[in-house]
Amino acid sequence: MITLKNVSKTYGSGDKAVVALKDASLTVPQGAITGVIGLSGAGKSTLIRCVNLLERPTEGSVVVDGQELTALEDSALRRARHQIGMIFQHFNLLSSRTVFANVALPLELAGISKAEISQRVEPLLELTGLSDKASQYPAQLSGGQKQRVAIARALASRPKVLLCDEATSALDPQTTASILELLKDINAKLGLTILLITHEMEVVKSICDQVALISGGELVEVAAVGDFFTAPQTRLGREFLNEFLELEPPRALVERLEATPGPHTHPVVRLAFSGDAVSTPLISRLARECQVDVSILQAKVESIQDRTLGLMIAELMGDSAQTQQALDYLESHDLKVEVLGHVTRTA
Ligand SMILES: Nc1ncnc2c1ncn2[C@@H]1O[C@H](COP(=O)(O)OP(=O)(O)OP(=O)(O)O)[C@@H](O)[C@H]1O
Repeated sequence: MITLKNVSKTYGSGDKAVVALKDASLTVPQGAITGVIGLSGAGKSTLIRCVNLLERPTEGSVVVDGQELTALEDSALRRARHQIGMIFQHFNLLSSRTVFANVALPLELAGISKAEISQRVEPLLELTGLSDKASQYPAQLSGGQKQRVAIARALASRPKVLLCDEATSALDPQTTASILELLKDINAKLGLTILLITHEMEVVKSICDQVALISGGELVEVAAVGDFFTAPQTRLGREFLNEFLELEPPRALVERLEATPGPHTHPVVRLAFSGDAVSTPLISRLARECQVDVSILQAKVESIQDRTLGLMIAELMGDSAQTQQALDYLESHDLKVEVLGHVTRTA
C-alpha cells in the first residue's frame, strides 16, 4: 500500500548539504499500522513528508496505492494526494472556522455541494466523538478534541492512507491513549493504512503492527512489533526497549560491573523471555539442574499486544563451569541472554 524504495533526501547542497534520509526502503501493507521511531533529528519528519511528497526525495521512488507518486506531474500529484490524509503534532486547525467548517474545508476546496458536505461531515464528527462540538471554535476545545477535529478533517476526502506526524506528542498520557484508540478504531472500521512517526515506544506498543527504527537517516531495523519488543536485533533497538521497560541494572551494581570475568566473579545477565518460556519455572529448574544460585535483581512481565514478555536482571552464582552451564541452559530454552558484566561477590 505504501512502498518506499531506496529513498534519500538531502537538504541544501555543497558544504551545507544535510543528508536527512539515506536509501530508506519500507513497505506498509494495506490496512496495517506502521510506526517509525527514532531520536530527535533521526529523519522521522523527513521520511513521513517524503511519503506525500511534501518533501520531494532526492533519490528513490514512493508508491502509494499502486501509484508511483515520484513519477507524477503536479496536477496528477495533487489528485493523488487526496488519497493521503495527514495529521500533525500541533493540529493545524483554522481558528476562525468552527469544528464543522474545519472538517468541511477539504470538501469545499474540492467543489463539493453544501448538501453533500453535510452528509459527509456529520458521520465523521460522530466517528470522532465531536457531534456536540460542531459549532464550537478551536479555541474552545482541549488538545485531544482539536486532534479529533484534525483526524475528522483528514478523513473527509476518504483517503486510503493516513500519515500521523507526532500526532500525540503534545498531549497528556490519558488523552494520548484516547487518540491512539481512535486511530486504531478508524484503522479497523475503514481499513485505513496508517504510517506514523513517534519518539515514544508506548505509541508503537499500543497500536502498531510493524515498527521501523530510524537513526542518522537510515532505517536500521524493521520488524513486527511483537518481535521487536521481545527480541530487538540492533543495539539501538535494545536501548529503546530497555529505556521503555526501565530495566537498567541498579547504579550501585553498574559501578561494580567488570567487563571480563575474574577468579571470584559471577556473571550478571539480562534475560528476555517470551511465549512458553514465560510460564515455565525456568529459574528454579536452572538452580536445580546447573546447581547455581540465582539472585534476581530486577524483573517484570509486560503484555505486548497478544504476546507476553518477561524480563529479568539476575546474578548467576556458582563456579565458572556451573555458570557457563547455566548460560547454555538458558540459551537452549529460547531465552535472550545478554551478559552485562561480572561482579565480585562482596559477601
Ligand atoms: N528544511 C531543512 N533544511 C535543512 N536541514 C533540514 C531541514 N529539515 C530537516 N533538516 C535536517 O535533517 C535532519 C533530520 O531532520 P528531521 O526533522 O527529519 O528529524 P526528526 O527525526 O523528525 O527530528 P525531530 O524528532 O526533532 O522532529 C536533521 O539533521 C535536521 O536538522
